This record gives sequence, structure tokens and C-alpha cells, in this order.
Amino acid sequence: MSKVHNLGFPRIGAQRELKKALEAYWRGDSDQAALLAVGKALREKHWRQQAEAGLDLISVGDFSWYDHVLDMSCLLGVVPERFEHAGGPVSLDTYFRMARGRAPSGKDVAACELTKWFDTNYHYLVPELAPGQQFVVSSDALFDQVAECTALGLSPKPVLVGPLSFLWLSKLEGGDKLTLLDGLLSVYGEILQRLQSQGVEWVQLDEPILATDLDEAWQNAFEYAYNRLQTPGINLLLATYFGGLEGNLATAARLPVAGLHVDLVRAPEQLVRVLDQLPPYKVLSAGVIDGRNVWRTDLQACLDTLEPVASRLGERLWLAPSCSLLHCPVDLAAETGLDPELRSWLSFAAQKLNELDVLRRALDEGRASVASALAESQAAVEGRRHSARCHDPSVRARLAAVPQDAAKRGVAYNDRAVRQRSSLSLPLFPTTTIGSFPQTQAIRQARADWRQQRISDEEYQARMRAEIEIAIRRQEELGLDVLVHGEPERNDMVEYFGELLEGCVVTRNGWVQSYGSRCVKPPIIFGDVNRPQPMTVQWAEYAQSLTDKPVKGMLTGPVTILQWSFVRDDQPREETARQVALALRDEVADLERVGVKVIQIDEPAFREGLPLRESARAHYLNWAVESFRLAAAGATPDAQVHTHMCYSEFNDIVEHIAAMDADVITIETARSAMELLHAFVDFDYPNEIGPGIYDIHSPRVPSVEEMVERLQLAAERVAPERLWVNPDCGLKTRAWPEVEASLANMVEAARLMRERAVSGAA
Ligand SMILES: Nc1nc2c(c(=O)[nH]1)N[C@@H](CNc1ccc(C(=O)N[C@@H](CCC(=O)N[C@@H](CCC(=O)N[C@@H](CCC(=O)O)C(=O)O)C(=O)O)C(=O)O)cc1)CN2
Ligand code: MET
Ligand SMILES: [Zn+2]
Repeated sequence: MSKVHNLGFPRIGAQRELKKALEAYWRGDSDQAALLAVGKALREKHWRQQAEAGLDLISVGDFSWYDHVLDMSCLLGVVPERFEHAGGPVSLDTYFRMARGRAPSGKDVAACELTKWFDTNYHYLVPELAPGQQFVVSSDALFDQVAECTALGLSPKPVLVGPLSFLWLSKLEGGDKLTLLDGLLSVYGEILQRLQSQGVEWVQLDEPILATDLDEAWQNAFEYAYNRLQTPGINLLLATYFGGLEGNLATAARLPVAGLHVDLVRAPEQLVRVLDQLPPYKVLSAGVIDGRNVWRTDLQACLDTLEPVASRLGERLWLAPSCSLLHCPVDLAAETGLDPELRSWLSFAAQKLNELDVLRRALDEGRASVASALAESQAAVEGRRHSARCHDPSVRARLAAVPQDAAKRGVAYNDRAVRQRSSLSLPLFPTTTIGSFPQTQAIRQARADWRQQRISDEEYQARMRAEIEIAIRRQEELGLDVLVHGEPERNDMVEYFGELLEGCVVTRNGWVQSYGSRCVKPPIIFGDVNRPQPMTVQWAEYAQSLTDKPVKGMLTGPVTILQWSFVRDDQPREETARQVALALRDEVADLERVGVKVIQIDEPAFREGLPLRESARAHYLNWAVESFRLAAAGATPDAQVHTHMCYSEFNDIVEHIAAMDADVITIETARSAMELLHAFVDFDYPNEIGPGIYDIHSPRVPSVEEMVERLQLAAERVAPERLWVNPDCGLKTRAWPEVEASLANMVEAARLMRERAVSGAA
């Protein structure tokens, strides 16, 4: 009897119950009691659902009000001073102020920094450590939830971010984070003891950094830490995921823990070496069900791998998904609108638990005991492999025939810049925005009504056009130089394209948490990608018809579409990226044809796609740059191509960003006080650049003075002729009053800069 378990379950709820409850609480439309009740009900529902699916151990601690790393910070007492936490348990509103800068009670304050969780579209709040940081248990949430789970008659397995990954993900101004390890371990020790006294037997410590390149100091720290963490009565399960252990394998294998979880989806080849090095007392948790994708598992192939392992390890073999199911939609049962064939190929979080159960039964009782489930899995896998809908010979033929120079603009940047400057007649320090304007309730309602067929196509079109006209008029009044149509027609910058491209399908309810209460519905790219008709042209053309100012066409780039979708696993990702790129290339050509002279191709997920391992990076960067260029390079020299990136550390990839050869890049910089710009300056970034000077993640209206100050800083480092003035990112999550006030200040800041430039020259 091997055990099955789960590394974590989606917390948002099948109907996004948590999102709705959180937003109602933040708005002041409900109280804490109501919010707490929703959380409790969701936890119970998810625990029972997992127990019913046959899981032996139930993860506790995977639920979170906002983010599980923030939960860890509160558990460990890592609350920066500005939140004025007086000691004792961190209150819910302090927690929300750390997350969002604002809560129903307590004063507004700058939120903690939000950043990408490894190579996912999930964002965590960066723990802020102070020099000499003290750690002290400051939350009862985990212990309360363990008690809650036990009271239901279930066996809780608490899940925590491990001490080394916690430290690694934190930031500490000046100083070596590892010097804080001792203090941190004392508190982890206390937590483990408390859990032990609650009757807990297994605790999962997540150490995803073991799937990255670690230097000797960090490897040694693992040895030291896990020796210190030994707690009588507690079995530690060390969980690694998002990749193979590679150079960290020896370290991980010999740590004094009772079990090791490895990702056999991302790194199946590591199994042999892991088995070789696993000490005879240790449990191996085999992560065989893909926690990062939605395809139904090839259970027979899985069993081919697992059967020999099971006969070798017996009860020491456990089965699990590769990583937490946080990154998967909750339940396929809700997808009643999907084509049945396609649907048979898929498996969401709830279905993945069933797959685990089938595998366990096959191992325990033989394949014959689950013959029909195995046959179904086989049929789905075979069906997808051979389905005509996944293979479009014309797409393949076109890609094969793409000429060598298709990914290169005909004219070099310096010459393009001269031509564009004259054809667009832009001032010094041109102002623009990143694309989206507020997605108001009216816009969302119109879209919901249209989907439910409560309003006609014509009515929906008319309403979106009205929104575009409002956006254009407001931008003209504000005096912006390059306008946007505002993206009212887009539910999301990726899902929108997923709906229009062939080879992709979107779900009705396949929500995945991106950060806090914000969710996305990643499209599913199942086959060869093709653009049956223009996707954005009518909106851009309409917007341009309303004004003499240039309107910037708005596309999402190939890397971002790939990164924020569930991607077919039967061909290399880069091949799919190239197909998407060709579809976008046609869109660029069509936009130019209707008179759009500025085209932005967003690549906010360019950095996110960078492999966790150094050894895989060059290959990725090569095809990622190439596919962007394939999308963009069909533009004539007079057309100005922009790109936009946000939420990223650019330092290590500026050279490759430059190789994308966009005429203009706009980047997020406001939250990090223009730090990011340094990467571009140090590298001597050759083309135009718009460092975001207005932090769109906060409702605060930035003053003219602070924006001038930021521009001044930028102008000292980048030639003024190459500088643009813009916010950090799109404005879809903001409200119009603050947007208008902020943009008015931004335009005024640009005007002052021009004035200074003129008087400076005189
Ligand atoms: N895919 C993606 N990833 C990204 C980003 C992004 O923009 N897209 N930005 C960065 C930050 N991440 C973000 C992720 C989501 C949202 C976001 O605003 N999401 C919206 C959902 C957007 C959406 O799909 N909206 C749909 C459906 C909206 C909806 O909930 N409709 C109601 C009905 C209408 C209503 O009453 O509002 C319903 O279905 O119940 C639409 O507009 O059509 C949300 O969670 O609230 C923002 C940033 C990084 N990753
Ligand atoms: C996450 S990047 C967003 C870019 C998009 N054009 C917008 O303005 O919303
Ligand atoms: Zn952005």
C-alpha cells in the first residue's frame, strides 16, 4: 500500500468564492465574520473532496487569504516596521495592508513587493527582512487549521515553505541572508514542535530552490538546517518541484528527512539517479501527475515507469502531482460547453486526484483492477496524438518555408528612428500609456450580457465602440501624444487571443489564481495555431478614425501568449511559439494596412519564461527573441514597433531584450525607484525606452514633482531623444478618476521636461 498525497490544492474555489468574498470585504460590503466563514467552508470542502478521492494525507496550509508566502512571513513574524505591528498575532487587516497597502481598518501604507513565483504566473509577496531580523511565531492560523482538519476526522499534513526557500525568496537590504538562518531555524523548530503536540506526523517543507543552481554556501546551509530541524515524532517530507535536482541531488538525498518529493514531469530522467542515491529508510514521493498543465495523464506509460519502482520500494513509494495544483483550474466538471472530444483529453485539479487514485490501485491490486480507467486514459492519449484537429499541414508548411531574413527588420534602428520621427511628428519626451484603460463594471457587465446572449453582437460592438470613443476623447483632452484604444473588448490580454486563434480553446470557468483575488483563465493550446481572421484590426481602425494623433495598435506577443496558456506537450514549446508568431505577424501587416503606424507587442512574460537552470537559458532566449522578431519584423521601417515588459528582473537579460530590436520598450520601474533602468543603462540599451514613472499598482495619484524627478534621473542616464513618458503597466485594474488625475500630472511632467530641455539648450 503506497500512500497518495497532494502538494497543495487550488484555494480560490471552483466558483471563485474566495475572490468574491475577499473583494466584498475590501469594498466594505461584508465583514470579517462573513469572510472567515467563506474561508472555513472552502477549506472543509477541499479537504473532504481530497479525502473522498482517496488521498491518505490532507495538505493543510495551502489555503491562503492572499498568498502562502505572505502567510509564512506572518507565521514567522516578518512584518516590516511601517505596518506598525505591535507584536502578538498579526491581524487580518495588517495582513491585507502588507498585501495591498490598504485594508478596511488601519492606515494606508506602501504594500510589500509582488513578484513572480519561479517560472509561473503566480505572484508572491516578497518577505522583507531587516538586518538582525528577529523571528517569532506570530500567527495561529496554521495551528487552527490543523485542528480544524483533525476535527473532521482527517489526517492533516501541514505544508510550509521551507526555511531555505523562504530566505532565498526574501529581500534583505545589505548583508548576507544566510546569517539569519539560525534565528529562523529556531522558530521553524518551535512550529514543528507545536504541530507534533497537535498529533501531526508528517510535515511537508517545500524547497523549490533545489530545482535552481545553488552555490556551495546554500547547499551547505541545507545540510546544516535540516540537521537542526529534526524533531522527534515529526516526519519531514522535503518537496522539490519545477525541475530536476541535478547538482543538488546528492545534498537533497542525504538530508536527514523521512521523505523526498521529486518532480518527474519536468525531470523524468532524474528518477534513476534519485533511486540510486535514496537512502534505504527514505520515502520517495513521485510527482508523476503534471501540476502545471491540463492534459490527461498517460496512465499506462506512468505505470510502466512506476511498477519497477514500486517493487523496489514497496510502501516507501508515494504518489503525488509534480507540484501544488495551485497552478491548475479546479474542476473539469464545470466545462459543459467544451467540445466532448477535447474535453476527454483534459484533467483539472479534481480529475488529477482521481488519476492518482487509479495509479495507486493499479500498483496495489494490479492493472486489471482498474482496466476501464486505464483504457479511457489510453483512448484519450491516443485520440489526442492522432486527432486531425491538432495538425494543420498548411501551418506546418508555412513555418517550414519562412525565409531566413523574416525575423529581421529591413532597415536598422537608427535609420528607422529618423523615418518614424518625421512620419509621426512626435515631441521630445513623447507621452503614451501601456494599453488598457479601466475595465469598468459597465464593460464587464456588457461582456457578460453578450456571452449570455442577453445583448446582440451589434449591441456589444456599439458599446465597445462607445468605450473606445470615451478613451480617445479623454486622452486627447489630457494631451497625450500616442493614444491607445483602451482594450475594453478584451477580457484578458491572452485569453482574448486564445478565443480568436485556431488551435486554442478557452474554458468557461478554468480560473487560476494570479495574485491575491486576481485570476486568469489560461487558454489551452491543443493544436497547430492559425489566425482565421484579423483579431484586433476593427477596433484599432475605429480608434484611429476618431483622431489625428497616432493610435498604437495593441497585440500580445508570442512568448507571453505561450507562457500564460496551457501548452500542448507533444512538440517543443518553441515550435508553438513560432506558430503564434506567424499569426501575429499577419496581424501586424493588417494593422499597418488600415493605417496604424505604431504597434505594441506586449511581452510581460518574457522574463518569466526564462528557465530556472542556467544551462537551459541560452536556448530559451534564442527562440524567445526569434519568435518576437518573427512577429514584429514584417513591419515596414516607418511603422514603430513597441514592446512592454513588467514584473521582471531585467538585469540578466538586457542584451537579449535589445536583440528583440523593438523601436521602443516600456518597462515597469516605478516601484523599484528606477532601479531597473540601471540594467538598461549599464548595457547601453540602443533603442528608445519608456521607464514607467507612475506606479499603476496603487490607487495613489503621483505628483508632477515626483514624476519630473524620475524623468530627470532617467534623462541623466539615457539620451533625452530616446526617452518616453508612460506609466508602469496597463490601467485596467484602476478607476477613471485616479487615472485621469495621474495622467494629467504625467503629461504636465513631460511638458516641464521639454521646457527644461529647450531652456537648457538656449
Ligand atoms: N493572463 C494574464 N496574466 C497576467 C496579467 C494579465 O493581465 N493577464 N497581468 C499580470 C498580473 N496579473 C493579473 C491577473 C489577472 C488580472 C485581472 O484583472 N483579472 C480579472 C479577470 C479578468 C477577466 O477575465 N475578466 C472577464 C470575466 C470577468 C468576470 O468575472 N465576470 C463576471 C461577470 C461580470 C461581472 O459582474 O464583473 C463573472 O464571470 O462572474 C471579462 O472581463 O469578461 C479578475 O480576476 O477579476 C489582473 C492582473 C501578470 N499576469
Ligand atoms: C501585464 S502587461 C499589460 C499590457 C496590456 N497592454 C495592458 O495595458 O493591460
Ligand atoms: Zn505590464
